[in-house]
Amino acid sequence: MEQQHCGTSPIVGFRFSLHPMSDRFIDIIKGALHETDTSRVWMHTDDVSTVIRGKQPHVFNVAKALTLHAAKTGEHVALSGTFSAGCPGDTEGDVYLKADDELQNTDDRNQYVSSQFALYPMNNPDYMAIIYREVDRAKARGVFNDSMHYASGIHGDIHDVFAFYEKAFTHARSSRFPHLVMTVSMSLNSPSHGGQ
Ligand SMILES: Cc1ncc(C[n+]2csc(CCO)c2C)c(N)n1
Repeated sequence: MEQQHCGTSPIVGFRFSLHPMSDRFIDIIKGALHETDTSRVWMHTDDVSTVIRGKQPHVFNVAKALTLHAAKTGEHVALSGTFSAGCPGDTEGDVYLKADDELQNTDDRNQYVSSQFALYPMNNPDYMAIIYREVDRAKARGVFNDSMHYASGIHGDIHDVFAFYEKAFTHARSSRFPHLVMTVSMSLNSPSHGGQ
């Protein structure tokens, strides 16, 4: 029997929850999930969260589009989720790795996002250097907001924030250490944003 190894599949996954601060939360969650073109990712929703899996560019494109759909309602929305690569628990999404690279969601409207992220380069002895390198990258790209315990603050326009997250996710893993976990927590349209 073939042994299952971590780190053999190029599949990227994102498990996330949207939490609209609104009594219209059902429409906002379902609207975001249905209005976004998710044809290039494997997706499953349950009562707690949704998971999308596929090629990295599509996973980040769908994640951004869903967030933008929810935010364009004008309601205060929170999103929290975990990106993961390099440890497929199953192969159900592998068929989506054959999809072409053309991005399906192209809404380019501007939207301020305040967020926090944490990188966990699994099994990599140089994990602190990798984390500092990505925080420095955030500073260079102008999206760094704040240092804090257990996370770093990233803010700005949603397109710049997601572009940074995708770059960080690419750079923090390597062929030697392909298993990477990145948590993100985002706040949109909050009355307490100071940075916009
Ligand atoms: C992205 C995302 N997926 C699933 C849920 C869980 N959830 C909570 S309310 C609701 C709609 C009514 O069934 C759903 C699916 C979530 N919060 N965010």
